[in-house]
Amino acid sequence: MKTLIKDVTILTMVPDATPFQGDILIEGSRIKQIGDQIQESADEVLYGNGMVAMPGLINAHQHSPMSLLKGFSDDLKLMEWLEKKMLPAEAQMTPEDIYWGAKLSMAEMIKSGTTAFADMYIHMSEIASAVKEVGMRASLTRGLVFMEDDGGKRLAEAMDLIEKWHGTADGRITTMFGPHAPYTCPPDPLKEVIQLAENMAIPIHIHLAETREEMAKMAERYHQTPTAYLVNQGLFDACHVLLAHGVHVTQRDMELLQGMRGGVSHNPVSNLKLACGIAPVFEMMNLGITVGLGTDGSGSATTLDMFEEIKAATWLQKLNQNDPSVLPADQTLRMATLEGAKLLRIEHQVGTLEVGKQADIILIDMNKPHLQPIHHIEALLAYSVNGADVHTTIVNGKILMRNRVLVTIDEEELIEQVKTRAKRIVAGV
Ligand SMILES: CSC[C@H]1O[C@@H](n2cnc3c(O)ncnc32)[C@H](O)[C@@H]1O
Ligand SMILES: [Zn+2]
Repeated sequence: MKTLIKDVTILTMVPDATPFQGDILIEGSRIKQIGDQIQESADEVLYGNGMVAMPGLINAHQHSPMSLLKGFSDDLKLMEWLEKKMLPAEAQMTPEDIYWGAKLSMAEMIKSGTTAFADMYIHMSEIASAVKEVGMRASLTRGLVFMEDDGGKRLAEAMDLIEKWHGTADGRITTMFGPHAPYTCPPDPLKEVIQLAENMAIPIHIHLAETREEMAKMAERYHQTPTAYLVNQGLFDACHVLLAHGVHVTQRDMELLQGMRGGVSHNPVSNLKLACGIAPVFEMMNLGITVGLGTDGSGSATTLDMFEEIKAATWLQKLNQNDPSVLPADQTLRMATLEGAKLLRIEHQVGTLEVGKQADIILIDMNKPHLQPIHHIEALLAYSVNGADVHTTIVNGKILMRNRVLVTIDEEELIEQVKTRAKRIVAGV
């Protein structure tokens, strides 16, 4: 199968490259050629006039089925929200609910330009089946909370996910181990997971230092910051680690993280809405720590539109540093693409538009009043575009949305399913 995108403004996101007008030829799952006036017959030609082609966005931290809980419980502190609302609601979810909730998130992600995501939840084989069917790219993690007594069963489920799904769906699905957070993972089970991850060369995805309450809890329990606690368990010794949040990291913590494999998913909208604080993104980047962007679950963020995260990330750092030159448009767009790909350990496959890479491409329609005139494309993409401006979404060479119509998801059926399921779930809380 060959797809030719003709006469489009191409933003490769390769560092230091500038946008240019040209064509992109996709053959099978990969980018075959990028250039001017490509003369090759194709099965489908997409006319990119007035559009920008850029790498699909990468959501580096998500809990996809939580879209079923979007708008159910807002304006609470994290622990109250989690313990009194989310956990009881999650206890009502069936595996089928998880499947439909994940699909609901995927519909929203595809429609707002996200092509890959990192997900941590329960009943992960349901999510894997949905990802395989829908055609997105995902890094899937069975979340592990060890404060209760069936941690062994959960770890067995994590192993099962990795053994059955890692590298499947034409390489679109990868997996990670998911100890949930420092405050839900005591030293012994955490060390066991780290050992497994190291032996199997599988990365680890974990929440870190999200709230002041977490800092206080870890100080009381272990007399350490959450970051120092993870360092002392050996987390960073041999593993690629995806850290979600990293809001409350001290200067010393950041120095401990320097040189780590992996990096931090910054989730600014969720942090803002739950009043968690402002992550020291600028400082972490200055120390060479990779920082990507995520939404967190839409149970907290209430949106999966990565263009909102891009705006929130740049504005927060400008304000925090009292300097509008901090996190300029191109750097923030890179966080949502190439840096995110590094966090998911898929930067050799996606994150930039380059010949030989997998074709995860979005087309953004700039023929709109709020996107004209075009002085600097990157500035419009970072500060003016929103998810609804995405016209076409391609993953692994396959079109998942064409002219805003989903190709692999029946939107009507999806909405019917999630309405009744969401109502039943929250009725039990
Ligand atoms: C055991 S699966 C993952 C688990 O994480 C919960 N969760 C969702 N958002 C957050 C957050 O911001 N911090 C910590 N934990 C979160 C989710 O409800 C699942 O139970
Ligand atoms: Zn989270």
